[in-house]
Amino acid sequence: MSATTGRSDEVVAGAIFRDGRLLLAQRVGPPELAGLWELPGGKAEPGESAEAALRRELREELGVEVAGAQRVGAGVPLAGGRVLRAYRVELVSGEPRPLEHAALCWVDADELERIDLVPNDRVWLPELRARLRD
Ligand SMILES: Nc1nc2c([nH]c(=O)n2[C@H]2C[C@H](O)[C@@H](COP(=O)(O)OP(=O)(O)OP(=O)(O)O)O2)c(=O)[nH]1
Repeated sequence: MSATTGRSDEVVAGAIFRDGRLLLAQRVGPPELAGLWELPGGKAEPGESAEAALRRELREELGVEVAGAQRVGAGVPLAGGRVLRAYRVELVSGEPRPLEHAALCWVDADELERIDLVPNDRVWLPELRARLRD
């Protein structure tokens, strides 16, 4: 993607909070990430906003409708030139189901500390923890 379209080279990851818990999803692959937990999401398409990418990815992966996109923490450069960014999103409708993940879970602040996160996602721990302890 060219520099003029900027933020389309993005992997968006959605943080959904409910009742003092954060939704995590367990990856099925690639082998080095299989079994680890992440914020559900995926690659934005060229020209797609982060909010639209989150709506599309979370519909595909969880079968839910979400709205909003409020940045959480720092961006993480990925191999291949993309940047991984986390966004808080609001659950509008539907109950999340693991349509493309091995499993889903809702964690509180203590469980978030102990769960095996995808290594890149650890950078967001302080902000995620703070939100869970609000
Ligand atoms: N979705 C997601 N991807 C993450 C997180 N942390 C992290 O390092 N990644 C990496 C793993 C992958 O290299 C990349 C996104 O991959 P993905 O498999 O979710 O993307 P996608 O849904 O668009 O999948 P595909 O079409 O390429 O199969 O970002 C995270 O919290 N959520």
